[in-house]
Parts: sequence; C-alpha cells; structure tokens
Amino acid sequence: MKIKNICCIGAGYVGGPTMAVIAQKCPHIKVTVVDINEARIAAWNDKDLSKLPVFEPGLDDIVKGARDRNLFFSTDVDKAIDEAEMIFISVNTPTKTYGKGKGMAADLKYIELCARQIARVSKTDKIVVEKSTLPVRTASAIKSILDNTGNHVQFQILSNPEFLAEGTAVPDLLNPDRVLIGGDTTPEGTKAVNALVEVYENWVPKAQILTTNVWSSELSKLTANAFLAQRVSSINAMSELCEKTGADVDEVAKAIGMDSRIGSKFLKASVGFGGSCFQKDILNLVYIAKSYGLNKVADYWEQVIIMNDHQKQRFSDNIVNTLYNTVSGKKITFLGWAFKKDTNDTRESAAIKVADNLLSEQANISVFDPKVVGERVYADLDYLKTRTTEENRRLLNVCKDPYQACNESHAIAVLTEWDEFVDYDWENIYKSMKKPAFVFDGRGILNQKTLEKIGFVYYKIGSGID
Ligand SMILES: NC(=O)C1=CN([C@@H]2O[C@H](COP(=O)(O)OP(=O)(O)OC[C@H]3O[C@@H](n4cnc5c(N)ncnc54)[C@H](O)[C@@H]3O)[C@@H](O)[C@H]2O)C=CC1
Ligand SMILES: O=C(O)[C@H]1O[C@H](OP(=O)(O)OP(=O)(O)OC[C@H]2O[C@@H](n3ccc(=O)[nH]c3=O)[C@H](O)[C@@H]2O)[C@H](O)[C@@H](O)[C@@H]1O
Repeated sequence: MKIKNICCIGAGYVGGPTMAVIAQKCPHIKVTVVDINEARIAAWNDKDLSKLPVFEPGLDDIVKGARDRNLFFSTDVDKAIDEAEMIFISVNTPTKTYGKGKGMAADLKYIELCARQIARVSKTDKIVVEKSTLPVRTASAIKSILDNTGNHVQFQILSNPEFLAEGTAVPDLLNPDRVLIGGDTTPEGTKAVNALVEVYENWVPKAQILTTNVWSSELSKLTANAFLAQRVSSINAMSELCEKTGADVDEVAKAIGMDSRIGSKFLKASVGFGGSCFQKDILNLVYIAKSYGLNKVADYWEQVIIMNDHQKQRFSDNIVNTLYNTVSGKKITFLGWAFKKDTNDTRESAAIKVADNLLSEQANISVFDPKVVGERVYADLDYLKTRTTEENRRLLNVCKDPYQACNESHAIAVLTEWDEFVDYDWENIYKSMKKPAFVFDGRGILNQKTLEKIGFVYYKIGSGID
C-alpha cells in the first residue's frame, strides 16, 4: 500500500519538525499538520521564517522548501483526518496534575480526544500512528475507542516513537540511529507496518528501520529516555563526589567514556537535566511499575529523578553559601534559561527551579537567553505559584543584552550551554561587576584558567577544590 496522504495531529516540537522532514523527503506525499492552537498554526504559516514556533537549527530551510508544496499547516482537523490514509498522533502527553496518578501518570486526555475525533470523522480505513510518547499498552485503549465509536471502518494502530532531541531535531530526523515501528503481527497489521516502513525508506537505510510488536515499541521509548536520564543523574552524582575530593568530573567522564562498553555520550555533568520528556517519562515508568506491584523497580527509576532534583537544589544552595550566606538584594545574572542550547524550549529547565530557590532568598535576578522571550520566563515562574506574578516581575528582570544583564551583578550563573557565552568579552564583564565577582558554571563550558586570571572566583559543577 503506497501512502499518498498523511495527517499529523499536533504541530509542536515533534509534529512540526518530523512532518517537515517527511514532506521534504517524500515529495509524492501530501503532509498536513493540524493543531487546535490557532496561533501556533499561524506561526508555522508565517512568511517570516524566524517566527516559526519551534526554533531548531536548519528547520527554517526545510519548511521553506516544502511548505505549500506538499507540506501544509492547518486548523481544519476534521478535513485533514478525512483525507488522510495515515494519521500520526503527536499531541502532548504531560504528567497528570489531577486525580488518580496525579504527579506521576501520563495524562492521556488529548490522546483520547484525538482517537474519538478520528473515529467520528473517518469514512475510510485508516492507519493510526502513535508518535507521542505513551504508556505501554495505550494502543489497546486507542483501538477500543476507534472500534467502539467509529463508523465501522478498519483501523490499524502502529507505535512509532520519536527519538529526536531538541536542538538537533533536523540532523536526528535526517540521520536517525534507528526508526522503530511496532505493529500487530496479523496480515493487516503487517501491511500497515510495511506502509510506514516504505515512507521512511525514502531516506532511512532499511537496516536502521526496526519493526517489533506494539508493546515492545511503546516500552522501548520510555526505556530509552530512562537510560539516557539515568546516565546524566549518574554523572551528576559523581560530580558532587568530585567536588569533595579534588577530582574533576570532566576528567572522570573522559576516562570512563573511553571504555567502549560505557561510551562517551551523555556524560556531561550539569545543573540537572530538563526538557519536557525525561522527568515526565520516568515518572510515568515509575507509575506503570507501581501499578503492576513492582515497587523495587519503581524505586530504582525514581532515584534518577531524586538525584536530578538534588542537583538543582545544591547548585542554588552553593550560590547562597558562597555569597556569604545571603543573596538578599544581590543581583545574580542567569546566562541561559532554555533547558539546553539551540532550542527556545524551557519546559522543566533547571533554570526555573534554581531561580525559584534564589528568589525565595530575595535575590534579584537578571536573565539573558539568546532565544527565550521574556513572557516565557515569567510564565515558567508564575506556573510554580511560589509568589505573585507582581513579585516575580519585581524580583526578576529579563534583558535583551548579555552585558546589560551582567552589569553591577554580584554573581553570574551559567544555566544553559549556549556556545556564544564562551566568546563573551569576559574582561569587560568582570570590570562591570561587583567584587568579588563570582561565576557559577552549571554547564562547565567556560575556561577556568582564563576567568581566574581575569580575577573571577570561578566554580564549576564537579570541579574539586583540592
Ligand atoms: N519534545 C520532544 O523533544 C519530544 C517529544 N516527544 C513526545 O511527543 C509528544 C508531543 O510532544 P511535543 O511536540 O513536545 O508537544 P507540544 O506541546 O509542543 O505539541 C503538542 C501539540 O498538540 C496540540 N494538541 C493537543 N491536543 C490536540 C487535539 N485534540 N487536536 C489537535 N491538536 C492538539 C497542542 O495544541 C500542541 O500544539 C509527547 O508525547 C512527547 O512526549 C517525543 C520525542 C521528543
Ligand atoms: O523523548 C524526548 O523528548 C527526547 O528526550 C531527550 O531529548 P531532549 O530532552 O530534547 O534533549 P537531551 O539532549 O536529551 O537533553 C535533556 C537534558 O539533559 C541534559 N544533559 C544531556 C546530556 C548530558 O550529557 N548532560 C546533560 O545534563 C541537557 O542539558 C538537557 O537539560 C532524548 O535525548 C531524545 O532521544 C528523546 O526523543
């Protein structure tokens, strides 16, 4: 079966880039990305490509080439579902904030709404693809909704989790380590799997397209994120020990990473991992394990989150302790607010928690991030409800210029590893600051020797004071 028409529900960080790449690589397929968020769709359609709602290096060129050729962004969800043979569900699956499983389980209300809408609208057979990250066995719930509320057309459910990382979405999509497709082992299921394999084969070598049963595919996504986050928490745990012993975490990471059984990636100690998925997906995994009565399994994975929370807390505690046990009324500059470089996404960014802790100590914070807008910073803080929106605006100031952000400040905290921070004129920054001038490098990106030579008191995560 050759697919000619694809619809993707959800034009977010996954739906937008993923479909843009499919459209670029498959000019014979019409790809329509739909969303209920009108502003988001308008931004995807904006002539000014700097206004795309998702910042990803290289994405603007891909959108430019495919948009209005075979890539369309629309709010007409029903029409796109009706016309498509294959429908990707790429809506958000956040942690539940209410009811059973609050704070742990994935909230599947958006998934269920999509399934009901697909069932209501579909007049021809459809292949429904889970692109969102979902708890293992969600496909059976989707199937039940589709079969029980649909118009007696046939639905095949596939699991095709996305492994792209933000900031590198375009290269990750163009050259994926693997594409994973889970489907039923029935003849109809195999046909549907093959249809999706054919789409990817337009640019991904067949050896990298892995097919499994649905449950293995769903669970592999949660497992991959758990393993990745665990590596960050493991190296962050070592970073604290390094600080006590005079070892340097970068040296330790290099030494262990050269062991080919361990590998060198994902061993960069940091102020803590952020992003919309690691915490949410591990909490979901913990909840699933608990729901099967596997309490020891649940405790094991929960420790990854506990370590991450600790890492953020101890970073802000260290700032307070070093600044003579008080930051009240002191200006502290944050370089970076995004959860990693090369993205405008701030979801679960470590910067939010560190700022919240310091604001509770009555610090004045100035934030500079090359891609994050001021409203986003305030929205992140307001969401915590620790203090009023007026207080957040009084205590925290978002600057458009990094040098202005650093002017007269007592300390600089590096929260995101943006490349440009390394090349700043640190001599001038030093001159403009209160003395002693402190730098707390939560990403270990600055040159310690250079900064110390200029006169800074420099602290790096995981660097021991011997
Ligand atoms: N952000 C990332 O890097 C990755 C995310 N994922 C997973 O992909 C899924 C989507 O994540 P993001 O793209 O980051 O989320 P997002 O929040 O950026 O985008 C989701 C979009 O779905 C839309 N939506 C929700 N319900 C809808 C409905 N009923 N009809 C039409 N549109 C609807 C929302 O308006 C929103 O624009 C999640 O399950 C996430 O875990 C997987 C891999 C990477
Ligand atoms: O399911 C998802 O959403 C995605 O989650 C992560 O991607 P992402 O969160 O976009 O970014 P990562 O590069 O994994 O970084 C996550 C966090 O860990 C931190 N990190 C990462 C690596 C490292 O060595 N040290 C470290 O502190 C980053 O700074 C960031 O805050 C996974 O890497 C993707 O494969 C997955 O598809």
